[in-house]
Amino acid sequence: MILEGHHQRSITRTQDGRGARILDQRELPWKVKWVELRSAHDAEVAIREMWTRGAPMIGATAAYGLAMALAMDASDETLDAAYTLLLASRPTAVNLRWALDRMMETVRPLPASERAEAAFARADAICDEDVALNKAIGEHGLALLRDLHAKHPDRPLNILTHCNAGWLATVDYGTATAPIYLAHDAGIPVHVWVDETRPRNQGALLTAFELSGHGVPHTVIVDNAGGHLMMNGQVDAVIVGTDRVTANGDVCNKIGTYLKALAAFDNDVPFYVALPSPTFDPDTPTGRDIPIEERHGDEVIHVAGEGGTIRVTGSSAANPAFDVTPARLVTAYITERGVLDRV
Ligand SMILES: CSC[C@H]1O[C@H](OP(=O)(O)O)[C@H](O)[C@@H]1O
Repeated sequence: MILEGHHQRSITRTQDGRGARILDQRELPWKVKWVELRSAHDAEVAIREMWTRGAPMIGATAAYGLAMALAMDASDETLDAAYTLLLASRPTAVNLRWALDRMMETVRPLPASERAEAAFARADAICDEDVALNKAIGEHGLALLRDLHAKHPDRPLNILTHCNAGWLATVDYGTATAPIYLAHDAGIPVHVWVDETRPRNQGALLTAFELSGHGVPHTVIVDNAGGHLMMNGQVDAVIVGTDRVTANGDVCNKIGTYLKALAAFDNDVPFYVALPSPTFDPDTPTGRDIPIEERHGDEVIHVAGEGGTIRVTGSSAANPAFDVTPARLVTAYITERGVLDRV
């Protein structure tokens, strides 16, 4: 059950403490379906098939997946096999490796008898940290939105966002949506243009669901409408999430983000990227070095709707799931440390 009007934790331990409970986001907004993961294999499938998605959520799910593997068998062989399996589930969000590496730091030095409990505790801590980081992003972003609204106090602040970087993509609050939730709760009138975000429609299906639940005014638009709205002065700022920011500040995010950044740059609309520090990858020099996930073309030629999917063409399709926005197009990064010109 979703607590109407509230963001909430999108991953928790199961009641017996030996599994993880997530929402099957493929069913949203039509059905609120919580599912229990019981193994590293379950977690890998849930990540790869996007039952759950979003960079921090991918990391959190993998962390519990490693703990579940150790609950069954805490040997080095199982530990290494689970790490390899989970790391290969999706290539682009750096949070996956970040979370798995921190799990390994915790459990590798321990005797087998202590590993499972320590692993679940570290996975819990990764989730708690994500919530705190995102709330801090929200607070810094709130100050930014308050300043932006002061420029047009006579009307709502119009924010455009792409994909879903909300509480469904994180453990809670979201990254790009955290400032929006806090601004709304603080009484600042905001309106959100929600890119539907083809082909998986994370915006139309998930961000719209979140904003509706929180009572935030919003309008779903086709991905190609953003530039038109910006050119007509209908967008005060763009805020997006990210799956990886490289050492030079390049931003990898859902496919289509780069085009939004180009339109924002051309229309002098500030373009903000919200990220917690685990999404920053100093070991990858530039955006050209990021592995871009190529998902199956069937996701493009089928459209998911209430009651199933329909096929829109018999032709084959290409389906790069992410693109890279050069740092030069980013106005600022909204982080838990503040709004920064560079991360
Ligand atoms: C806060 S991370 C959200 C980020 O993840 C999404 O990708 P996907 O839905 O494929 O996991 C998208 O890039 C969002 O901006």
